[in-house]
Amino acid sequence: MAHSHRLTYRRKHRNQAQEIIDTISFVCEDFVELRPAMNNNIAQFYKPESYESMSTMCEKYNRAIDGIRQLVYGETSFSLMTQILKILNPTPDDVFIDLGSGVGQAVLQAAASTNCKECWGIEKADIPAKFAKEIDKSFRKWMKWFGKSFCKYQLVKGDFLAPEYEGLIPKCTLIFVNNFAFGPAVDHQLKQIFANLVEGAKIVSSREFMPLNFRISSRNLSDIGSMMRIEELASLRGGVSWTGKPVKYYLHTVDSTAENNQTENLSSNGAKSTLSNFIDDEGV
Ligand SMILES: CC(=O)NCCCCNc1ncnc2c1ncn2[C@@H]1O[C@H](CN(CCCNC(=O)Nc2ccc(C(C)(C)C)cc2)C(C)C)[C@@H](O)[C@H]1O
Repeated sequence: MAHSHRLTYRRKHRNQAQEIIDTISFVCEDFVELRPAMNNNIAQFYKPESYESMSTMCEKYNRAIDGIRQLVYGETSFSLMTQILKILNPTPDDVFIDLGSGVGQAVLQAAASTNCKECWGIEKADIPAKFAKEIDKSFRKWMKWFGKSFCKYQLVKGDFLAPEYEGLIPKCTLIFVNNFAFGPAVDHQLKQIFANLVEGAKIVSSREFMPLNFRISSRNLSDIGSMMRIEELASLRGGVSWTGKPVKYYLHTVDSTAENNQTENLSSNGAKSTLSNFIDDEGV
């Protein structure tokens, strides 16, 4: 009895050890830079039945992975996105979109770590859009391999300012846009698109779409500042740019009551508040 028990025990562990070796072999297929660290052909060096041999192999693999991760400055975006998604806590009513999604890493992170109804990424440049197709396939393969579920998502090639996305962006309720380097022209065009967002929709950006101290005046009623609240997200721990400088992010929430509050001030104090607004706006 003991003998057969030992056999099944060894066979069970052998299978698990073999699965670890298979997984590392698959990763080495995708990441050639890992192979030298794993003595190029992993299977011949390690004995699945020996705990020491397997733990040495796992330590060597983990060290090699850490080495590669340090090279990727996108790590900051990953930890930042993790924290921001935790704050926003998406629900199955939310539709996530990354405007200018590159190879799609932020979309995949949202798809893998939230329960949004669906996640979108729009990328206009050929090369990242082409990589996005490969990464999309690889993501689906790995998620299947580890039996992980993820949101319905789509990485599309196109210009998010183009008319064909006029029906898509207004349906989104969690809009991520790393617009730091967009400039006023693109930001202005995005504000026109954001004017059609639904109540409660959120925009998270690396540059604000309205001043932090926005106050409605008779001259800026049509500005999206009149339909949104803005908060500066505390520059989050770990959220540093590759220069190491803490960086700031902005959470805009579509909130029609924001307009009423401001308008009430205008109407309740009558001319005085209009005049004081006028003075504030003119910055005199
Ligand atoms: C009129 C005019 O000037 N037109 C030209 C400008 C066209 C604008 N339309 C665009 N459409 C589609 N894709 C375009 C267009 N503009 C440029 N991109 C692409 O954005 C990609 C770069 N992306 C990042 C890709 C990875 N995704 C992220 O890093 N997402 C992300 C989002 C938010 C955050 C926080 C929460 C921190 C705010 C963090 C990360 C940003 C910087 C814009 C590049 O691959 C560009 O090709």
